[in-house]
Amino acid sequence: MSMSEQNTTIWKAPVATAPIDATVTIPGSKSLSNRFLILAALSRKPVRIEGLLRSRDTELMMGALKALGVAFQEDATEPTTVTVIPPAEGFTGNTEVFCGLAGTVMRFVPPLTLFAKGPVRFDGDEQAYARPMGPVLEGMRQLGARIEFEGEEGHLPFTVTPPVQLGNLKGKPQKVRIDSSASSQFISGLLLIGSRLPDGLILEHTGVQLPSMPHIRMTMEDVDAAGGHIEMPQRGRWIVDHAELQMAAHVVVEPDLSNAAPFLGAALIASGSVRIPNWPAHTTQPGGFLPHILHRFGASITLGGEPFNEVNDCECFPDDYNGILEVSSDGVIEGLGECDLSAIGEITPSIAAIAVFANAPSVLVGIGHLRGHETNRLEALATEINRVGSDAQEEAEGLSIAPVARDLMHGAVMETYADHRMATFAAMLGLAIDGIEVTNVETTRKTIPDFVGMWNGMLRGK
Ligand SMILES: O=C(O)C1=C[C@@H](OP(=O)(O)O)[C@@H](O)[C@H](O)C1
Ligand SMILES: C=C(OP(=O)(O)O)C(=O)O
Repeated sequence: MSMSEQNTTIWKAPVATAPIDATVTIPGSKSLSNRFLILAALSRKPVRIEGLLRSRDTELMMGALKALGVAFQEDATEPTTVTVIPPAEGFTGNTEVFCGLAGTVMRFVPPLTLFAKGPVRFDGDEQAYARPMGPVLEGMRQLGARIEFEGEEGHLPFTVTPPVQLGNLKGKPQKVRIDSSASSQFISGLLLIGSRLPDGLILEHTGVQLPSMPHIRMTMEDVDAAGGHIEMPQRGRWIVDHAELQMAAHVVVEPDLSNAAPFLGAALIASGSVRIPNWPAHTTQPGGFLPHILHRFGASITLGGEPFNEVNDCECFPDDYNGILEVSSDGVIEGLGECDLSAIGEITPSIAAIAVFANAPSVLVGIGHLRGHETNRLEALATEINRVGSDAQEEAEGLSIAPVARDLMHGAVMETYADHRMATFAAMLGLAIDGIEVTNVETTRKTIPDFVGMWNGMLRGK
């Protein structure tokens, strides 16, 4: 039984009865927040993070780091401003970490325990036991750690015993080879700690596919900004120099652009305009590709009042530019045809929701690894799309969606599988299909503190 089946709450998704005209402020990025928390924990001096996401995944990260001896000071009036105080004496051992269902916690925190003073046990939601963990733990094993699994090999729960001696005493970087086809987070987790290894790290990916490259580039950029140096001389090979990391004393988190996707998609499904403030013209977030995808669907896009430049990826804006992104649509949605989403897999549920209302087929490819996300997202999306009378088929490496007239689709109680993005996906369908009810909409708290409030606010035209 999935967690969402145990939870019987039902939310009636509101139908959009008029074109939308709304400005929506999006909370901080999950991926940047959790990287900043890790890199601050690896620094020597305190780091003040502004715009930190406060949601289940970041609370789990803060809980995990607390267990390892990191302290946090929350601003008295602004909970999204938090000062991280790294442990003066290194990471604590003989402790436990709870990962919930957060990929960034279960893949980024275990590598920190290479430097812990004793064994650390990791556990999570029962649903998290299905998520792949093997390659990052294999990387740690190659660095000298011992891993004991309580259940299935390569899965939570497990205990890490750190190596007695880190480094190979020959003054050469440690070499690690893993297959990261199932998740980019295995690579990111090891890149985040590579600088602290006595001689640095050479990391090689042995598989054929490598999903979510923007997230790996995000890791490289964030480590570099903290005083480290990572090079990728070729795709699938990274050289991390040894360095003492220190983040800037004060950093600001960008809004979560992937979480902007359901709101921007609403402008297409219901017609109208949605504006997102503080949209960075240059970003390592995969959501940076959203304007291009929404343009392909037929939307008009402006950034800071200027037509969004499709060709040169916004080179017309200075590096630190952020302004209002506006997405407008007359409600006519083009099919995407074949569209490779391997780089931006986490946005697939929102893209699929828009594709349901398109006038031609969309074939979303390069996303086989979504079977190891919060739930098997390819199966879940196909099931839920077909449940409302539309037409989707799960493919070996993706999902195809064929057009069905809006009046042939019908209301239903939609399952969300304890997956925040399946809940926002169901809300998107509910804008244009009468009678959609969503189970366990609270699961959106994984990365959005108040999704229902924001959704209703958007429909009120705030
Ligand atoms: O590094 C990150 O912050 C993430 C990487 C991606 O993981 P996968 O490569 O497993 O898809 C993404 O889907 C996830 O939401 C966040
Ligand atoms: C895949 C996702 O999350 P996680 O960080 O738990 O892997 C996601 O948010 O879409």
